[in-house]
Amino acid sequence: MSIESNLLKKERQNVTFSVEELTNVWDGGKEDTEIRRKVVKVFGDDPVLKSPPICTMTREERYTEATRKCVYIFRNMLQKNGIYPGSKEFEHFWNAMPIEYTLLIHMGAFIPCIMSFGSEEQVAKWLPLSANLNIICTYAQTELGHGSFLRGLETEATFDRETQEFVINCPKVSSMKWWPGDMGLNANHALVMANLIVGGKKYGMHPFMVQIRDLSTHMPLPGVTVGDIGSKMGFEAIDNGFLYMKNVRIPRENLLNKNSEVKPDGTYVKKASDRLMYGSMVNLRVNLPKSQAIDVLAKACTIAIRYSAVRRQGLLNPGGAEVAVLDYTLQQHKLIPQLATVYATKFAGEGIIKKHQAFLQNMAKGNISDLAEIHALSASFKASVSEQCTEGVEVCRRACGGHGYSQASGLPHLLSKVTPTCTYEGENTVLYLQTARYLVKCAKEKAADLPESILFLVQPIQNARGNITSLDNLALYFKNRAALCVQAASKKVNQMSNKGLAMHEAWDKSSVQLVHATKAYVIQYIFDAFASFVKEVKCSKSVKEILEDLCCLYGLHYINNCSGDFLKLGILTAHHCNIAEEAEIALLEKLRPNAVGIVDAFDFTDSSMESCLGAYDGNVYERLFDMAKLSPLNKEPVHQASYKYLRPYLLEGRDILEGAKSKL
Ligand SMILES: CCCCCCCCCCCCCCCC(=O)SCCNC(=O)CCNC(=O)[C@H](O)C(C)(C)COP(=O)(O)OP(=O)(O)OC[C@H]1O[C@@H](n2cnc3c(N)ncnc32)[C@H](O)[C@@H]1OP(=O)(O)O
Ligand SMILES: Cc1cc2nc3c(=O)[nH]c(=O)nc-3n(C[C@H](O)[C@H](O)[C@H](O)COP(=O)(O)OP(=O)(O)OC[C@H]3O[C@@H](n4cnc5c(N)ncnc54)[C@H](O)[C@@H]3O)c2cc1C
Repeated sequence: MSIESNLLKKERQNVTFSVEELTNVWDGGKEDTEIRRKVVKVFGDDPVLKSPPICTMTREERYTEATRKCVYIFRNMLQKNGIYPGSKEFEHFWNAMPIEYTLLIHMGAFIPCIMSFGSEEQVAKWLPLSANLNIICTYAQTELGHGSFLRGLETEATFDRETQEFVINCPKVSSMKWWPGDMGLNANHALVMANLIVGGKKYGMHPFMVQIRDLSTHMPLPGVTVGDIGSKMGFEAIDNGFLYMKNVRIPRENLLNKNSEVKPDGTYVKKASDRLMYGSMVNLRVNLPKSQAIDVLAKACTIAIRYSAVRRQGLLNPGGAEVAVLDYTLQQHKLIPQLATVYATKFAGEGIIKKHQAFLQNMAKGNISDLAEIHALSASFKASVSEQCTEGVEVCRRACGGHGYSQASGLPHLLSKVTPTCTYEGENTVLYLQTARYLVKCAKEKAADLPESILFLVQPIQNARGNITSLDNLALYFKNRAALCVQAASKKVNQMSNKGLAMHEAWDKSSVQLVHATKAYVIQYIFDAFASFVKEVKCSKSVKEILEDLCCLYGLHYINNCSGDFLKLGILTAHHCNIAEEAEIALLEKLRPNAVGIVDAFDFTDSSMESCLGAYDGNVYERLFDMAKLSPLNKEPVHQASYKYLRPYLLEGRDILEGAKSKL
């Protein structure tokens, strides 16, 4: 056993709680852990899912491998193993997916969309075809020229009454669809968001099913120009695409018509609120943070903490032995708060998923009264979590020094996976501003008209009592801060407007404060949800203590990072801030011996991380060397390029050196 493996073994011997029990809490119960492990095992044992490490493959190989595996998973493997949508097994299936996958938009965005936009007959037609991969469909909303401002989308669907068809056109280069996943190479259909035009009148954005490739040859259909947009910062296996449509005709029935319809005579019938057109985005904003951001940060923490426990560099005591870098207070200050973020966002996110499910049940009965609240909550939650996790993964990557820059660490891949979560499904600033709109409105309402989650905005500010670092008091500081920030931002909008600025100008001039206030609102939500979870969870004292410490650390770390805000608003004094700073450092020291145990409790398999630094056995140096040997550049002892271009000068060098030798 290597020295490094031994070090991790010792770390595990010192853990003061049951790792298995924390895993159960993380998964949502013992039974869930068993189900997840079963699913992970099925995937892990399947030889069809084996492929070379992604850092040794070209983009084309990565796309090909990911598509091969995903077709197998979705077409054969899930059915063979009884993993169906809606089952517990399916909930854990993201955890078991290969490190790179395609068909994500088809399965994760298109299928939920067809269910929310399609009539019963349309769902009956398109759902089985897509579930069986008989068609592959992308979600084509964003255009080259517009992504955020959806009223600016330019693609048109004009009703031709004579032929009972819609004619789809992208009038300009800027109107072509750009970015949708699975669109460049795999999709033969696209759910196109286009402006509906009937009899010359524009009705705004509507969803249309458009066939883009021939079903037998897979060639683009007439009028369709489609392809891959090229290499990106990450997601290299996915064929994000462009789609340029000129006079593409589709039958009238291909307008997804659960919410609105065009009758054969051209009559436009609106059946539900326009807002439901945005429902698919709410659905993804609620559901994607866990698999695309929180789990990604959890993996980065696993890698960085295991590595920091075996990486020895420098001395803490003069003349003593070299220490693991995790023993430095500053390394703990970088990494342990990231663990707290993982826990806080995961448990707060579960609350939002439940709220959303309740909303969907009400919606099925025709009640959409909670739409504004769930939109505001999901938009700011997605924005905040994606931001926190992206920052966290980068902190973990840098905390691994030089090796964190190597693809072999697995960290660059995680960073490139998490960073676009700040952009897709709504650019974060745009989402914060959506929530700000809701908060400013709520701040003017009477308490009786507000949902519980937002009541604190209009209630009197309460004073903290007793231990200033108790979870109750921390929750209170966050609430007070959010309420005061929203009031300040609303006041600024009013002041600007009273000065004679038009509302949109007043809004823009106040947008820095508005986004700040929204961030304060969502952090109070996350902290409150995590603190409530910690209070209520049934578990042993030792596991509870870990969770309480993580919760307290999450709050303190945040407060210490923006203490100016708490001081400015009069919520904390300088004395309180000093106590908070010392309390955070004390918590880091307390959590340090359990850090490896806490990341072990995430229970990630080595293959799900593909990291030489984060493997369970801690054998980092052998793994790094083995991975380097697999580099395609090392295939031959002499690389053609270096030989070809350097050879003349090397030969000159040889002659000079040999001449010098003969003169000696
Ligand atoms: C199933 C399991 C999955 C598991 C996990 C899968 C993983 C799967 C990984 C995915 C991997 C990559 C997936 C990328 C996929 C894309 O990126 S698809 C493209 C996504 N694009 C976007 O999100 C566009 C973002 N832009 C927006 O949302 C814009 O802010 C808006 C809302 C459209 C424009 O704002 P605006 O001009 O103010 O809007 P307007 O049309 O005037 O409407 C405003 C009113 O509607 C309301 N409203 C706006 N949006 C909404 C909404 N969403 N809901 C309700 N009301 C709304 C406003 O609150 C406002 O209400 P009032 O204040 O008037 O009462
Ligand atoms: C990996 C990836 C996958 C994607 N997958 C899909 C997909 O499957 N389907 C799909 O349709 N799209 C997809 N997209 C597109 C994505 O949804 C858009 O990129 C996103 O909505 C942001 O829009 P944008 O690119 O137009 O940014 P822009 O809106 O142009 O943003 C540029 C800057 O302008 C700022 N800005 C914009 N509006 C405002 C405002 N009102 N106030 C203040 N600042 C503002 C933004 O904050 C940002 O800083 C994907 C994108 C990525 C990166």
